[in-house]
Amino acid sequence: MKVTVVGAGNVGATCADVLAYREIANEIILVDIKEGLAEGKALDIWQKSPINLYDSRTIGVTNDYSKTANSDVVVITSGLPRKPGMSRDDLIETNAGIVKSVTEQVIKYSPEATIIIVSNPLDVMTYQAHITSKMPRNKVMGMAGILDTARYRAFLAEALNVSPKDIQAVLMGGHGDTMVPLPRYTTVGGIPVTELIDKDKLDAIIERTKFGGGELVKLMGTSAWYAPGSAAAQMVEAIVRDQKRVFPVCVKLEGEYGIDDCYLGVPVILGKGGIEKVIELDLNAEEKALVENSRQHVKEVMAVLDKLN
Ligand SMILES: NC(=O)c1ccc[n+]([C@@H]2O[C@H](COP(=O)([O-])OP(=O)(O)OC[C@H]3O[C@@H](n4cnc5c(N)ncnc54)[C@H](O)[C@@H]3O)[C@@H](O)[C@H]2O)c1
Ligand SMILES: O=C(O)C[C@H](O)C(=O)O
Repeated sequence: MKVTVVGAGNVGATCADVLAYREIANEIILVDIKEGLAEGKALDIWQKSPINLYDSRTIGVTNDYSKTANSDVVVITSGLPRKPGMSRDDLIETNAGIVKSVTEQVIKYSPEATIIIVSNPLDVMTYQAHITSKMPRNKVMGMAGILDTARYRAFLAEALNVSPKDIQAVLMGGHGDTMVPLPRYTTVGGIPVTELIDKDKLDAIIERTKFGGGELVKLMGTSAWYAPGSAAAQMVEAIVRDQKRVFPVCVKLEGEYGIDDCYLGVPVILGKGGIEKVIELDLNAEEKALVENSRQHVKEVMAVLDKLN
């Protein structure tokens, strides 16, 4: 399996590292526009192989997409991260141009690849890649839901003093302040979370999750990379190993949840065919209203993108 990661910055390099040490792909091509950066990080990842015991090769290139030819999966992380005081939406103008030009190059050399977008604003950058690539919706998707759900699960594990492995959860909506964690679909070792935690504490965890990205930006002056890079690698793994994993993933909705023509995070089955199925939950009125609020926000940012194209 051959996987390309575009953007050798914090998220892209972390994703390439996880793909290599977990041997998710045997050939990983890391691409960046900055001379030498991808080559250096790829060499460093390769030099770790005798220590961490893996065979996967990571090769870095500066903007040479011919080396990415016939990739099975391409992860696009290229673009600016936000700084304190910014929203993800503030990145739209610069990152739309980057995602558009990168997608054109990717598709030219790997017309059959499945594309995973990471660049922000996530839902709208997925839209950008979809319209640029003209690929079917099952092959162009965005990574955010695994990350947001992981934050929610980690906060719950800490509050309940249980293993994060035992917390299962679903989160829907856009990757922003309007995201929708779903307590009704959250369990701890099979037990509904609402039986184990007070409502006030759960509400506080939901609020912290919604602003989880911003919390890290405030601490570090730039955005997160370990969990995001690992989350993107987990999506790659589900596809290349045809695992049929159930994850929240950003996809173009075409009537599901009564929503048309909007890119939102929803639970899907991820396998060799990319998004093999969108799972429709039977949401209650309160949950539907929260998802609708998120849809409206993403639609507004999609309209900004339409003007840029
Ligand atoms: N979806 C998510 O959940 C999620 C999580 C974390 C970060 N992000 C987003 O991912 C993006 C990358 O974040 P980061 O922390 O890795 O940033 P970074 O600045 O560390 O890395 C970005 C890299 O992209 C490269 N780049 C810029 N233009 C390029 C082009 N045209 N072609 C190839 N490479 C190009 C830069 O040289 C840089 O190395 C940001 O937009 C950030 O907001 C999204
Ligand atoms: O918060 C950001 O800007 C980056 C990313 O979307 C995140 O949630 O970590």
